[in-house]
Amino acid sequence: MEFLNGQTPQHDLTYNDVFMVPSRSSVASRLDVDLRTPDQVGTTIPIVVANMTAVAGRRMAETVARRGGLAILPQDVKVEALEETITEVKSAHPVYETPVTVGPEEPVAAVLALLGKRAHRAAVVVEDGRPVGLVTERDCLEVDRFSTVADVMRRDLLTLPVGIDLDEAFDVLESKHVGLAPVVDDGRLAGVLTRRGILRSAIYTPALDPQGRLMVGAAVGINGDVAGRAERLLADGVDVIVVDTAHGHQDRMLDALTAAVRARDAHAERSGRRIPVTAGNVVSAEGARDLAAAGADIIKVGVGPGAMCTTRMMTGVGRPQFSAVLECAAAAKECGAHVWADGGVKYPRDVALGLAAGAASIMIGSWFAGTYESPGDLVRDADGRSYKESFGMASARAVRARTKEQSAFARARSALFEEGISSSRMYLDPEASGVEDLLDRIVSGVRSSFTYAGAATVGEFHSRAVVGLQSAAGYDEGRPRATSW
Ligand SMILES: NC(=O)C1=CN([C@@H]2O[C@H](COP(=O)(O)OP(=O)(O)OC[C@H]3O[C@@H](n4cnc5c(N)ncnc54)[C@H](OP(=O)(O)O)[C@@H]3O)[C@@H](O)[C@H]2O)C=CC1
Ligand SMILES: Nc1nc2c(ncn2[C@@H]2O[C@H](COP(=O)(O)O)[C@@H](O)[C@H]2O)c(=O)[nH]1
Ligand SMILES: [K+]
Repeated sequence: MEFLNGQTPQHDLTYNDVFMVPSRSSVASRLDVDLRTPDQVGTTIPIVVANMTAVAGRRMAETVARRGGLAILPQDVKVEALEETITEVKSAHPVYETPVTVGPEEPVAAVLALLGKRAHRAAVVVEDGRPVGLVTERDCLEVDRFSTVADVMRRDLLTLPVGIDLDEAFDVLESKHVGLAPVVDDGRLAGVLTRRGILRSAIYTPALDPQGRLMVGAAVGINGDVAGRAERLLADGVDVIVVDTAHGHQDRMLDALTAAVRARDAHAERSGRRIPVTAGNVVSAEGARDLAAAGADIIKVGVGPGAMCTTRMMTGVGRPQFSAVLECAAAAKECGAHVWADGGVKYPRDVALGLAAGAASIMIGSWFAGTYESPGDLVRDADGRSYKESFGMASARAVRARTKEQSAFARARSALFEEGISSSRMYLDPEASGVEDLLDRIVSGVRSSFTYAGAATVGEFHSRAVVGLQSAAGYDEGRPRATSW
């Protein structure tokens, strides 16, 4: 990356402080852009879902991996629960979506609660593993709440055979005017295909492990038995280990990272596969170098930009994210390591700018909390708008959950150091309520950024991006106006 006209910034920069200018390009089409990440993880789009309890769970992990990204499961979850999630993600189909399933005798009220769990907003009615009907929200309206699924379900079910050619499946759905159909394998439910999902499968390449299963990562903290937890997660088949703490440039982190790297190396010797280790968070070149020297393949960068994060207000510590990523990415590169830009992403432009600053992938938390796939329940406010509740991983709420097994005194002491919001509402965008809708926007924006820069790959974008500095008025000029001035 270079600054426009050789400018040298006089202060640190946020994503809002910068813009990119187009350069002469020989990349003829946005579809010629390859968004595979250079960090050796194997992701085909540069998006990582942040390890936040309100964001990264099973549904988020499988949905994002199916489109080429990766979710990191949070460290606050019991290892047994994490293992269950990893198994579920690994057994999910790389192309067919996982359906919501209900039994015919279940009450309609129960179905309504489940429909918000998946963007396709339908439940397949299953009896002995075989699909026998379909229920959508419309079927559940204006029926008394004691009605059962069998009373309202549609029985004229269109099914598709497993292995059907996706173009053909699209044509079948189109000709029958249906958006979704269960896929059956010898009569048993194998997944669902939607018209949108089929189109997406033509554009995205799933992030798969060497056994062809969807990828998923998991985080470990810096306290407790780091090596033991890392070993279990590696044995379960995680594709990335993230050693994560607020202040990543501390001795305890370096010890934890060393333990995780040792566990990884032992696993590599046994399995023949070297799993990348990510560590953070830092915002200085020195921090990045120390983590790389301790064995991190990827450095997680960002202190304070997160939407749930109060660190800068509480401590005055942090660093505007664009400059933090720029400096850490340059230092990491010298050490043969990579960077993930973590936090503060609200628009596709921020993803593009994080990549321009040198990141291999961009980590997103809160923006994805407001989607069907995040773990929380869908709630409606007084105006009928749908939202999910989110909270920070250093909030009193998260600290209470994380320290559940400690003494009352230790818990009370930990609670003194709150650096995150305990409750926030992340509204679903009615035009983009599923995480895949957000991925579509991000990926189309970023593909376009690349062609403006004349870059066909992330590596080329790193070297070709030309970035200028702008005032608040410059940023404001770029915003669309839904109504007049
Ligand atoms: N990116 C960001 O800006 C931030 C992210 N977070 C996220 O919140 C989650 C919880 O992280 P964390 O609070 O580190 O909890 P952890 O459970 O990972 O523990 C942090 C450990 O580091 C010690 N420590 C020393 N200095 C600090 C410091 N300034 N801030 C925090 N801990 C410190 C703590 O000791 P002791 O408690 O005795 O001081 C404790 O042993 C993580 O997912 C993290 O990424 C949290 C804050 C900022
Ligand atoms: N200081 C805090 N930072 C937090 C907390 N919870 C999460 N985070 C960080 O934010 C990013 C995600 O950023 P977002 O803008 O996409 O939401 C996450 O990866 C953490 O690094 C918190 O409680 N305090
Ligand atoms: K913030």
